[in-house]
Amino acid sequence: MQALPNIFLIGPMGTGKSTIGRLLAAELRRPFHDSDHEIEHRCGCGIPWIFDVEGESGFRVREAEVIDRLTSLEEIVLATGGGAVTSSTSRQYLRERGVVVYLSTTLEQQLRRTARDRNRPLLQGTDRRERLRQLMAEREPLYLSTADLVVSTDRRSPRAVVREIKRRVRRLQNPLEQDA
Ligand SMILES: Nc1ncnc2c1ncn2[C@@H]1O[C@H](COP(=O)(O)OP(=O)(O)OP(=O)(O)O)[C@@H](O)[C@H]1O
Ligand SMILES: O=C(O)C1=C[C@@H](O)[C@@H](O)[C@H](O)C1
Ligand SMILES: [Mg+2]
Repeated sequence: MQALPNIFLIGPMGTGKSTIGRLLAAELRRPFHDSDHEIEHRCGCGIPWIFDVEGESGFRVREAEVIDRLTSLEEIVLATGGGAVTSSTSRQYLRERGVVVYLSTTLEQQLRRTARDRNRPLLQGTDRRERLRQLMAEREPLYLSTADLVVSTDRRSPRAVVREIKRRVRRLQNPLEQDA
């Protein structure tokens, strides 16, 4: 069977990119990377600190550098941050260097899954529902135009989502292959 290419997960906050990415990488026995964690690791500080001190634009510069570096690796699973697709260069690298999977979910699930979070500055001190809706309106065209596959994570366990990603990436690689 052909080796699977890089798999890059994109999608909005709370859709499960980090959770599903880690599980998918473990099942495929591949290195897992998370651009948000890599940004924090390189900086030695948290995402809220970067937003406070450098603003969102400073964070985006760091994020684009990290996406370039991580997408240059091979045979990895990468979970990106929710806003990674706002950079046209990052979109290009994601598309050229692997299979891009857009993990989608409903606004209600996003609200539930980000409810207790303090690490997502764009959702602090604001009407989260309205903010998530607005971000989605701006970014959904970017998710859709960057993705090779769209996979829903709504009302499904992370394991079920991982199974579907594996099956559909294999099918994309070899359209004639039968499902097991
Ligand atoms: N399929 C799922 N079903 C139920 N809960 C889930 C599912 N996937 C993720 N979660 C939960 O939702 C929360 C957010 O998930 P996660 O951090 O993986 O999202 P993310 O897409 O990486 O968000 P961000 O863009 O902010 O990094 C976590 O508490 C996680 O346990
Ligand atoms: O949607 C966004 O813009 C963000 C999502 C998170 O993953 C982090 O990258 C950060 O909080 C910004
Ligand atoms: Mg994440």
